[in-house]
Amino acid sequence: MSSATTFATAASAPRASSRTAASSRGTEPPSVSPRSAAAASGASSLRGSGRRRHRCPTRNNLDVRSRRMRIDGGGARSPETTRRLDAVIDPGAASTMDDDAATDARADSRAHEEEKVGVLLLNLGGPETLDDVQPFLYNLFADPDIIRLPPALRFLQSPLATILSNSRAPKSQEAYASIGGGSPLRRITDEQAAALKAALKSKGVGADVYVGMRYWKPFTEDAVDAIKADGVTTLVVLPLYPQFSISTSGSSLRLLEDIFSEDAQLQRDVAHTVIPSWYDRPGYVASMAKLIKKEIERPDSAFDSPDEPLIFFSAHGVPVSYVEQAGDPYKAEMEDCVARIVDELKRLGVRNEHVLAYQSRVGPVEWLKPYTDDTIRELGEKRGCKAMVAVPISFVSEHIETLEEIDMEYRELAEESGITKWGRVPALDTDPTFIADLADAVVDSLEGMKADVPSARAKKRSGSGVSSGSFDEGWLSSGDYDATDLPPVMPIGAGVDISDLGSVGDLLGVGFKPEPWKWGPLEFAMVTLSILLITILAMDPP
Ligand SMILES: C=CC1=C(C)c2cc3[nH]c(cc4nc(cc5[nH]c(cc1n2)c(C)c5CCC(=O)O)C(CCC(=O)O)=C4C)c(C)c3C=C
Ligand SMILES: [Fe+2]
Repeated sequence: MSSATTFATAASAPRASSRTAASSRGTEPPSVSPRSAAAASGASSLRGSGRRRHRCPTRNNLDVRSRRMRIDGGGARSPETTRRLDAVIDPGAASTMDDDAATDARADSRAHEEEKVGVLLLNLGGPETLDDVQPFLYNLFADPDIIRLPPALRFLQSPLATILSNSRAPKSQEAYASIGGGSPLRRITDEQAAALKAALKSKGVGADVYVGMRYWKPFTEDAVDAIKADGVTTLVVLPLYPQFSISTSGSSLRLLEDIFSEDAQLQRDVAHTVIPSWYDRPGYVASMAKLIKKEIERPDSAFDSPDEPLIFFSAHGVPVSYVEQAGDPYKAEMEDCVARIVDELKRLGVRNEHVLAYQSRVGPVEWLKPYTDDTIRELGEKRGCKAMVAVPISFVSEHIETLEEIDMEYRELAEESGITKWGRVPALDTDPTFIADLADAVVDSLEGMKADVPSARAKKRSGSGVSSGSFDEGWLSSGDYDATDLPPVMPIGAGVDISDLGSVGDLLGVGFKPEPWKWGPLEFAMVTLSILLITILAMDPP
């Protein structure tokens, strides 16, 4: 799947200011404009294309601020040093950056340097201590891709985030306390980064691997600063979510797009490509199937025989409106992903029954169904299921929702429902087959950039299913593409260039589509809150 164009090593001019993160910590209320279908068409044309530079869309500054409003909970190290040290996996590379003179000298000589490859792993981030929990939750709820307010109420994003984070913090802290007082996500993601770096090296690709988290340290902005400071010329952006959702990869890519759109140096010096989702990679599918088989065949498992347990795929949910109104491909990708793993299991001789359900819902709106808790109850109480192996499917690392929600809450619920034989497949973490596959994905992507693929295989969702088709850039960039009809499922290796996107939401053909007003509990709360705020603001000081 490629056709040729040239791959010029990114030329480097002397670097401009390499620090942008501090300026991103605004506190302005968010305001996010709807994107046009025409912009969406331009964005979609990126699928399958390789590097596109110097073509950055004009951005709405308020959009940018709203997505980059966050708090970092303080910390002992200076922000500059923290950003560098937090984001760079290669400790050697990090320490050399602390000398500004050396950094500038390196920048000056960079024009003559070879290509320098970087891989940016995007993830959600998690609180490392119990004190981090509330500010982490604030950052999460302040994200318009997580709490999607109607346009008229977007000015309430920040106050609402404050209210929601404060009210959820105690429950959340309790959960984090039960798994040792913090999220292991950063440690595991750093380990994955180090393993990926080594795997790439063994494939002949020298690359630094950076970690950029959306809601906690090391923040995405910090990783980008380190990427600039290191003089990376070619960047592969790899969200650590196998399936695409507006709320996860979409949010991180949107933020990254904003960072690029504000930064001429990045646009000029860093050629980049995105791997939006990769659930259908044979290596990932095979490593998931292998882990499941291993768990049910474990000699000390709770099961009488490997073919006894029901295989219970539990994915993180998203609100139904993401899929049905905004066109999030998450559900379709999840279903396709499970089907592929089940096929692979059959190939390995595993024919157990399976089910897919969605966990971790938050708030009063309807989320993807069936819900994990309801399904466990139904299976145990009404269907006589006695043995179950839980498979966390939307995560590649252990974290709060595997260690607390699945291992504690759902296990207990299963027992109460009569499912007495329980097992849980571990998250992939640094599984060698998985890491090797990620490395292959990066290599494929770099090759795609070299080839500067003008058209590529793409999968287009039609109705409820996912079908394959092909397209060419001309058609997609023609401007008459209907944003409502194409939330594309992205094949890996089809590079997507952030700088070409009207928005990453436009990459999906989704994101900020105007939505019909619906009166629900959230809207009611928002309007009440607005009236309250307006009343308070209108009151004369005593
Ligand atoms: C595919 C993965 C994820 C999707 C989709 C997702 C959507 C989503 N999440 C929330 C709310 C919360 N998520 C929280 C933690 C959390 N979420 C994911 C992954 C997905 N989220 C991960 C990996 C983590 C854990 C990080 C860690 O600390 O280990 C939390 C905080 C924990 C808690 O209080 O329960 C919240 C809240 C929404 C609203 C949403 C979609 C709109
Ligand atoms: Fe979540």
